[in-house]
Amino acid sequence: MRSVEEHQAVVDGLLPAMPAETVPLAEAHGRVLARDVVAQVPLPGFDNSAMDGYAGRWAELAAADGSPVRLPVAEDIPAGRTDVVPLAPGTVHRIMTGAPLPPGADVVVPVELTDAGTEVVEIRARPPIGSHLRAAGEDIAAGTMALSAGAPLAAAQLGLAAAVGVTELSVRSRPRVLILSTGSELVAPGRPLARGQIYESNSVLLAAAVEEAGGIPRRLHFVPDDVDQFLATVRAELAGADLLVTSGGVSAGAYEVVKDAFATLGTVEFGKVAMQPGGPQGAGTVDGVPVVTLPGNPVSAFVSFEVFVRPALRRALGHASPHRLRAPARLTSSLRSPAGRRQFLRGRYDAGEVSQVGGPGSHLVAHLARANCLVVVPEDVTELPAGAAVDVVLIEGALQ
Ligand SMILES: Nc1nc2c(c(=O)[nH]1)N[C@H]1C(S)=C(S)[C@@H](COP(=O)(O)OP(=O)(O)OC[C@H]3O[C@@H](n4cnc5c(N)ncnc54)[C@H](O)[C@@H]3O)O[C@H]1N2
Ligand code: MOO
Repeated sequence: MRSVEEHQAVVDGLLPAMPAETVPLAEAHGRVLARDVVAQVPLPGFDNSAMDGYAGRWAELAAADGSPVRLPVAEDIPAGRTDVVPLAPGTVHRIMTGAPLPPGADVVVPVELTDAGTEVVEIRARPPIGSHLRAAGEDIAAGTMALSAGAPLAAAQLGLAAAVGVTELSVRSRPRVLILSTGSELVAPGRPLARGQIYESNSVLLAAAVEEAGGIPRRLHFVPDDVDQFLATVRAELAGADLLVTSGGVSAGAYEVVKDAFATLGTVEFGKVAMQPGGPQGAGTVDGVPVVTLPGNPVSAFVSFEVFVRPALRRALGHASPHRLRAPARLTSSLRSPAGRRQFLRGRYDAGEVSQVGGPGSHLVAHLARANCLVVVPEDVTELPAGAAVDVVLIEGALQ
């Protein structure tokens, strides 16, 4: 039996790094940066005011006895003013948030501490020297790294790229992932069910998981447990794909369509991985296209995708951190786990505590939908009391 790490390495090895492409900034959301972005301008770009108020010389803004001072307002500097007028001694400039600080000023007095005068202003209180100033380059200096290759591009990263004047970004191409569910019991949602039939759900689950991992999913119409039909679908659709993910048909039954079909096509190898759920797994290539075969139970398909496919896709996308965030947590109740298997139980994590959501059954998709983490129980642990420390894998958040 393979370990989790061994099968992860096999799946990782199937997926080469995706090539880079250049896209306009607005289309880079959710992508992974392929090349470092160096700031061409500093941020802030110039010394400026953090408040609406008056720029002045600190030493001139208080009388010896602490009473208010009155000073002429020599200039009005709204944000966007581009000429440079130094602050003459004995005067202040009215200044708005984000407007350039006049040379000579060393403090901004917020308008609330004045009488808001436009010709002459009364300064009623003096903040400490240097208050309400934003220094050029204090956020990032020109010529330094703004974003490094491997960064996922979410709102903040795109905002920074725009702030340093970038119009397009080099990102990794998104892998095209085919998804093929198998099972003669499957019926498309929206149609009536006969006894013994179920709605096909894995392809929707896996397509969403592919998208969240950064790939472009394409759901193929599911096929029954019929080797010829399965092979015809695979042969017709495989060209141009970066990965094929199948669900179902890989355990020990009499009609294991995926196992039987790939015995005649490609190099897909099947075996058991020391984990639960997700024991039966397969991986290999067909016509040079990587293939990963996931077990059909919905929770098994989800967990297998999380453990094997997601990190491989993210590594191929050049992600600096291909794995989910993990957190240490205390169990709110005791649990049991099979010996020799790493168990990934569904849980809800909050503030350092985790509660199990449903039992270990890999058909419990409603419980899966309420979970926000997987509770990882190591292979050599069979029992844990309430309060025991465990590791949880946080499964919420597409780009984390
Ligand atoms: N004798 C043994 N039986 C089983 C073993 C074993 O080792 N020996 N392993 C069990 C484990 S663990 C799993 S997981 C499943 C994996 O089986 P398959 O990958 O062959 O999947 P199926 O038999 O096709 O389906 C399992 C289960 O999931 C439902 N399913 C399948 N596809 C979908 C879909 N697209 N949407 C929704 N639900 C789906 C299916 O109806 C079954 O209930 O095998 C165990 N058995
Ligand atoms: O290992 Mo199966 O994947 O439990 O349900």
